[in-house]
Amino acid sequence: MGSEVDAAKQKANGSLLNGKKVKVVFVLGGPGSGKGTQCAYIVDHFGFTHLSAGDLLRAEIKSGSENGTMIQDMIKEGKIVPSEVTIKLLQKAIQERDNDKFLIDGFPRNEENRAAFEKVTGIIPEFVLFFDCSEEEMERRILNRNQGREDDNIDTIRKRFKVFIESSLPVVEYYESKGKVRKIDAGKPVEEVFEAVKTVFSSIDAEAA
Ligand SMILES: Nc1ncnc2c1ncn2[C@@H]1O[C@H](COP(=O)(O)OP(=O)(O)O)[C@@H](O)[C@H]1O
Ligand SMILES: Nc1ccn([C@@H]2O[C@H](COP(=O)(O)OP(=O)(O)O)[C@@H](O)[C@H]2O)c(=O)n1
Ligand SMILES: [Mg+2]
Repeated sequence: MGSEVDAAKQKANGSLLNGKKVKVVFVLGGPGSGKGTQCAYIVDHFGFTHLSAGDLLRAEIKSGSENGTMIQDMIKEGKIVPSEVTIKLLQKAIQERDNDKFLIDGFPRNEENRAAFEKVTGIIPEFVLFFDCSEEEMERRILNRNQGREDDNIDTIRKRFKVFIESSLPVVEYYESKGKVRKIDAGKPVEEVFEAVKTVFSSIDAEAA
C-alpha cells in the first residue's frame, strides 16, 4: 500500500527536477562497504550516472568554495554535512548530466538528508540498494583503501561507524518499511557482490520492458 501511494505521488510530480524527469536509485551502506566500487560496475552495465555525495563534497572543498572549510572540518570528524549544502551539489550534478538515470551513493545519510531531498526535489527513489557488511571487514577495507583521504584513519573511522549506526541505519529502516530496500551481502569478493547487484538491476530492466 505504502509503495502504491509513493508510486502515485511520484507519477503525479514525475520526479521532475526543474523540468528534468529522472530515475534515482540510492546506494547506501557503511563506510567501506563497497558502494563506490559497485557503482562503477553498475554504470558500465546498466547505463546509470554515478553521483557520490562524498566525492561531490570533496570536490567542493578543492574548488575553494566558501563552505570548503566547514565541509572539511565535518568530514574529518565523520559528521554529516547540512543537507542544504549536499542537496545543492546533487541537484546541480543531476542537471548538468545528460542522463535520466542516477545512482546516488552515500546519500541520504540521515533523516534530515532524506526528508529535505524529497521536499526540495520531489524525487522518490525507485529503490534503495543496501550493502550489508560487518564492521570488521569495512574497517579492514578502509585501512587498505589508500586514496589519501583525511577521514580514512582509525579515529575517524570509529566516529563514522557510530554515525552510520545512529543516523544512517534509521534511513534504511524507513525505506524498508516502504518495501524499497534491496539488501546485498557485501562481505563477499567484489565479483560475487556484483552478481547479486546484477540480479537486482536485471529484474528492474525486465519490469520496464
Ligand atoms: N567486495 C569487496 N571485497 C574486498 N575489497 C573491496 C570490496 N569492495 C570494495 N573493496 C575495496 O574496499 C575499499 C572500500 O571500497 P569503496 O567502494 O570505496 O567503499 P565505500 O564507497 O562504500 O566506502 C576500496 O579499497 C575497495 O577497492
Ligand atoms: N550525504 C553525505 C555524504 C557524505 N558526507 C560526508 O562525507 C564523508 C565521506 O562520505 P563518503 O560517502 O565518501 O564515504 P564512504 O562511505 O564512501 O567511505 C562522510 O563521512 C561525511 O562526513 C556527508 O556529510 N553527507
Ligand atoms: Mg565511497
